[in-house]
This record gives sequence, C-alpha cells and structure tokens, in this order.
Amino acid sequence: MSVVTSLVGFPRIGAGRELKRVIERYWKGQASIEQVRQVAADLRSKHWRLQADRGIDLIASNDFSYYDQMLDTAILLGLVPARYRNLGLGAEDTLFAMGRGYQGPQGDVTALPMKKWFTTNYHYLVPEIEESAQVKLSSSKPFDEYLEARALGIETKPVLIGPYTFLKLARGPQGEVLHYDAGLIDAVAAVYAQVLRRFIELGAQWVQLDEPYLVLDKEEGDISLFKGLYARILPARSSSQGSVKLLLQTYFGHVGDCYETLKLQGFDAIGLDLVEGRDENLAALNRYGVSEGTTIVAGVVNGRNIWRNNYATSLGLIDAVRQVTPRLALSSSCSLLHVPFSLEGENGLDETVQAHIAFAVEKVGELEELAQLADAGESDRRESQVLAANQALFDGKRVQADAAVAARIAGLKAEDYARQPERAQRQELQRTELGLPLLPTTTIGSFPQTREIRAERARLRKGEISQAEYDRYIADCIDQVIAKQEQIGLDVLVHGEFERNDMVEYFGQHLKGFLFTQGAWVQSYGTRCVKPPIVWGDISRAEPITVRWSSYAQSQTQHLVKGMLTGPVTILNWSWPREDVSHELQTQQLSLAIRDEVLDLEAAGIRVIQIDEAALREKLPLRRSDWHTHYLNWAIPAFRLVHSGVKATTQIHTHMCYSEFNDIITDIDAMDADVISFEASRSDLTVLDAIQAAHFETEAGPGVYDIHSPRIPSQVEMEDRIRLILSKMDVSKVWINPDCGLKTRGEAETWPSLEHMVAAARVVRAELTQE
Ligand SMILES: Nc1nc2c(c(=O)[nH]1)N[C@@H](CNc1ccc(C(=O)N[C@@H](CCC(=O)N[C@@H](CCC(=O)N[C@@H](CCC(=O)O)C(=O)O)C(=O)O)C(=O)O)cc1)CN2
Ligand code: MET
Ligand SMILES: [Zn+2]
Repeated sequence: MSVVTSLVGFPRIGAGRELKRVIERYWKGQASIEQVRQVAADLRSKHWRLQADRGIDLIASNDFSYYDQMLDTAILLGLVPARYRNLGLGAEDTLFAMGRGYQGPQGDVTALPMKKWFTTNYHYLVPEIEESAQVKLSSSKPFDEYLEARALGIETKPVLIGPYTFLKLARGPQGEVLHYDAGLIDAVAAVYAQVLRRFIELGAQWVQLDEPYLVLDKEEGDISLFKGLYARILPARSSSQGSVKLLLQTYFGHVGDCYETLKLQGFDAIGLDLVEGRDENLAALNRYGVSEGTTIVAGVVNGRNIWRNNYATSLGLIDAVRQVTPRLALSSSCSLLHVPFSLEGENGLDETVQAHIAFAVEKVGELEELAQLADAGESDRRESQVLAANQALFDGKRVQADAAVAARIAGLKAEDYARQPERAQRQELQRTELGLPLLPTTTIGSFPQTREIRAERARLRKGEISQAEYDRYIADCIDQVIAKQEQIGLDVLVHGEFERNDMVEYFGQHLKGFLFTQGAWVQSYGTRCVKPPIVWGDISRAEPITVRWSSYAQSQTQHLVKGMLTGPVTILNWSWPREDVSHELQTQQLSLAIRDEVLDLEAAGIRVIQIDEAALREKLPLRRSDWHTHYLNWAIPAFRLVHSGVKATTQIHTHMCYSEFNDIITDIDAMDADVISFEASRSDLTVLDAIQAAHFETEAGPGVYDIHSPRIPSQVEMEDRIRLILSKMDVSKVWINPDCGLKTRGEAETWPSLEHMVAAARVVRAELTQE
C-alpha cells in the first residue's frame, strides 16, 4: 500500500468547456435546465472516474459548481439576500441572478460584487449577510453530490469552503467588513456541525474544509474567531451514528503564524501548501510538531502552474515532513481548478515541449507516481525509470538565452524608469493639447466580441477564409464601432479590440518567447474562461503589434482614438510564467517589448495610449511584509519603463479591475500614468475615500456601471454615481467610463448603456457649469 493521495479539487468546466457552453445556451433560452443538469452530472461522473481510475484515495466531491463555490456556500448557509429571493425564481435561476444580475419580468437587480480569489485569475462572488439574515442549512448540494458519486461506486471526500474563510470574505449590505458577534459565529458553526452530522449518517469517511484565508496576515480577533468556530464544529465529528474525519485544507501560502493553534485543535488532517508556503510551513512543522492522530497532507504538486513536478524536490519535501511525523499523505498544493484539463488532444505544442507540461489530469498521475516513489526504498528510488526520466527534464537548459535581450536589460539606467516632465505639468499641457471637456467620457477598450467575430476568427484558423478577408472584416467592425461612438458622443474613442481573442493571449501570440495551446482553458469567473499563453524563452517584440489597427481607427475619425496595450505585469500574471528565471526578469523583458510598441504608436500619431494593468494587484503577495520586497519594488518600475519615453503631451492611461487598491493606492499613483480607469461599480466606493486621503494625483475614472452583468443601467442611476464620485474627487481629475471592457456584452445592452452613460455625464456637466 502506498501513501494516501488526496486531491484538493478538480476543474469543473470540462475538457471541451461543456459546462460553459450549456449554461450560456440556457441563458439564451437555447437549452433547458434539465440539459444543464445532465451535462453537469456527466462531467462530475467523468471527473470522479478519472481520479478513481488513477488511484487517488481522497477524491473531492462538491468541488463542482455552476458558477462559483463561494456563491454555493452562501446558498448552503441560507444567505440569499431578500432582493434575489423576492424574484421568486427557481434554484438555478436565483443562483445565476446573484452571479450576474437579473433584469426581466420578475424584477431588476444587480449582481453580487465579484473579487479576485486570493492571488489567482479566478473570481468569487462576495456573499452578503443582511441584518435580518437567518443562517440555516438551506441546500442539499454537498449531500446530493456525495450520494451521486456513491451511486457510481466512488467514495468521495466532500469539500466545502470553511467557515473562517467564508466569514472573512463575506460582507454586509454596504460592503462593510462584518462584525463577528457570538450569534453569527454560533449560527454558522451550527450549520457546519449539521453538515458533518449529516455526512456521518450518509457514511462519509472524510470531509475537507478549505481555509485559505489562514495564509493571510492575522488581524486582531482572527484567531479567536477561528477557534470559536472550530470549537463548535470539531465535536460534531462523532455522534451516536458514527464518526467522520476532518481535513483542514490550507493553500496559497503558509500558516506559520497560526500553525500551533491549528495543531492544538486536533484535526484529523491538516493540508499544507509545500509549494508557495514551503519554508515557513516546514519550519512550523519542525518547531511545533504534529499532534497524535493528525495526518499532514503535503501539497507537493503545484496546482497553479503547468510545469512537470520535479520529483527529486518533492521527495525531499516528503522526507522533510517524515522527519516530523510518519502520518503523511500527498496532495496538490491547491485545487486544480486553476490549471487546464489535460494535455490530451493538445496538438498545438510539440512533443519536446509537452514533456515539460502537466495539466490537471497529468498532475493526478504525478501524485500517484510520487506516492509510489515515496514508499520506495533508497535503492528502488535509485533504479526507478520514472524518477530518472523526470530528472532528465530538469537537467540542462531548455532554451538558448537571447543575448540581445540580456544586453538591453543590462543597459537600463535609472532615467529609463522616470518620465519627464513631472505629472502635474503634463496634465496641464494635455488639457490644452487634447481639448477635452470636463468629465470626459470614454470606454475601456473592447466592444462586444460577438459570435460572428469569433466565428470569423475560427474560420481564419481553419483556413476557410484568407488573412485579407479576415482583415477586411476587422476593418468593417472598426468602421462601425467608430461611427457609433461618434454618434452617441463619446469623447475619447477606441478601436474595439475586435482583432484580439484575449488581451493577453493576443500579445503572447505576437511576441517572441511565447507558446500557445489549442484548448488549455481555465475558468476565470462564471462561464468565462481564459487560455493563458506559455512563456518558454526570453521575450522580445519582432515587429509592431497594434499600430496597424490603431492607426486605421484614428484615420477614420477626427476624434481622439486611444491606443490599447496590455501592460507587462498583466501579460506575465495572465500567462504561464517560466520557473527557471525570475518573474522580475520576465516582466522586464515584457516592459521593453511594450515600450517599443508605445513609442511606435506615438510615432504613428496616436495621442492617447492606454496600457492595461488589470492584473497588477493579483499577484501582490498575500503577506504584507512581502509586498514591496517581493513584488511592488519591481512591478511598479516595470510599468514606468513602458511609458517613460513618450512626449509630455501624449496621454498615458492605465486600467485595473476587480481588485482592492485602497492599501496600495500610493503605489498605483507611483506608476505615474496620467489617467487610470478602474472597477468601482460592483464594489463599495471606499476606494474614493482612499484616493482622497492619498492626494492621488492620477486623473481617474471610477467605473460608473458594471459590465460583467447583462443589466442595462439607467441614466439616473449613473448621474447619481457621478455626483457621488464628485463629492469625493476634484472635478478636473474625473473621467466617466464603464468599469471594464465590453467584450463579454452583447450589442443590445452595450449601446443603450453607453447612451445612458454619456447622457448622465452631460447632465452633470451642465449642472457644474450652471453653478
Ligand atoms: N486573460 C484574461 N484574464 C482576465 C480578463 C481577460 O479579459 N483576459 N478579464 C477579467 C475577467 N475575466 C475574463 C475572462 C475571460 C473572458 C472571456 O471573454 N473569455 C471568453 C474567451 C475569449 C477567447 O479567448 N476567445 C477566443 C476563442 C473563442 C472561442 O471559444 N471560439 C470557439 C469557436 C468560435 C465560435 O464561437 O463559433 C471555439 O474555440 O470553440 C476568440 O475570440 O478567438 C469566453 O470564456 O468565452 C472575459 C473576462 C479578469 N481576467
Ligand atoms: N482593454 C481591455 C478591454 O477593454 C481591458 C480589460 S481588463 C480585464 O477589454
Ligand atoms: Zn478590466
């Protein structure tokens, strides 16, 4: 018998994005809810079987979700705010209304706020706990899925988001952090206790509670909140009916600052991330040891990258844990939700490259191989073919270094990171030069990526149409979008990004050093997926990427057209980075490539250039002490390097979404952009207070409506929003825009929404000039 293997969670969208397809068809009225349920059940069964066939011992159930697992947990706890309940919709439709808003015969409600899930490109819905909320067990989803697997002959380990993480991420109706009073703690803990008792009745062996929030710095009261919750939950592991074991699963970092507390609670197992939290977690194990009866589940297979596991390294980690305890199990470092499904059918990559890659299915295989190697004696390990073949992947260099890139980086000087003249002076020059009105209106860049556009691109890929035909089609799209923007009266226009499949993949495809996949999709939010490009070698730009379409768009109008680029930090964060060189170096290479593009756009007559850094906050280390030393100290200069070469009158914009900036607001100001647009409509507007407090110099467009929902906002609603913004910001610094790009929206909702937005800006502008 080999070491026990556990999987934190498995991707749920399906190898061919089946779940996405059926749910989106359902939303359009083209599939029934029964069809959705059937596809979901088929996927679950396929994924369980796949793990069982490969010998995984603790297979997760309830890791499936139609939209998001935080949303499922809110529903499980009965935390459906009244405005959604009052719509009177069925179970799935209520869930979708919370996820994406609802506008129809039953009412008009916005969606719950959406936020980044720790340091990933996955987004969760922020549960809202109303004053009047009655916390009680309100869904049978975890039990149903456990029984569904059982009926297939597969014993699973039900997985739930733990109560501590849930409560730390939930908010009050105004987006405020909760007050964790005894009543709330009792009620939430009581539901989890009830869940455990029910699983005992059903005969489950293990339940996993995910507590990633434990890897964050602790605030006052956190430890007592955690202890308060688990003091009520742990006793429910046994009842007159039997008992169940509890696995406390942590991931995305270390729990060094609370490991002793975790140890003392007497969990049956504690899951530790030995990839991202390696040193501190091992140090904590060594320092405090492991309680009698607790198994350490060592997360050695990285659940967040796509590279093959280095078995020698993992065996070293396994041996290190065994120095402390013999009770060891193996797992992925976090849920495999964050990696693509499988290499099977991936014919976009050649074999030598594929040998270095492991997606979810391959990672399951790695866990099993490691479990066998972990139990092999020293001589068996020495003779192991598996180990030798694995070692060969890590011996020697994969790619030749690019000497020209290295020389350019070596030649960088301090002044390359500082734009001249200083910002206040630039903003004044730009005001006269660009001739913009007060409260200028603009959009974030993309316009609807309709089925038709995607189909044209698919046709080009398959060789059904020529490049020239495709280009003509894109030019038509641009003509139309320019004309429409002029018609509704936007001040700074965009070309619409029709030529791009994705804002990161597109740049990857036009830069040296990147590779792409055909179908390596990863869920980003709801039914939306991304296909990150792979960094394989040193990065550089062979030729201009966006100049052609930006200049074309500018040639079609007298208005300003904003050039549109993705910034270096975002390109790296939304790609699969190399692990043989630092993120800092890869980002620097990207900065130089995008810098060349900025200068080429300027030379081609583009006077406003937006460099999106949508993912800047995403990889901010979870521990505050690492923020500057491990990240901001190079990520912010990387952005400055991109734009420091332009003239004072060229206006540099940046854009960010789904992040919290309050605590890094001065760092964002230090990017030295002239203008920033950001997401602010789904979340609370405390960011405006932060802007005010920090004397933020960058002009700013806090999004006045949510584009991740099909709902059309009214003009009045946006007027109110603008007035609220003006109560906190200097009017000369305010821009009016949606909170992100419009690519996921349809034409039908896009144009009325923008008309309302422009009309709202005009009304408020008129009020201002009357005063
Ligand atoms: N990388 C990245 N991360 C991000 C964002 C982002 O824009 N990009 N935005 C934020 C929110 N997250 C988002 C993630 C994905 C999408 C999104 O729109 N994804 C699309 C896919 C975009 C894409 O790559 N499209 C390709 C391929 C489209 C496709 O599915 N084609 C069909 C064939 C065409 C057809 O429909 O007939 C196929 O391959 O089967 C293209 O346009 O070429 C989707 O899930 O639907 C939006 C926002 C945060 N993170
Ligand atoms: N320019 C991009 C767009 O409008 C920025 C999106 S941020 C996820 O789609
Ligand atoms: Zn955005």
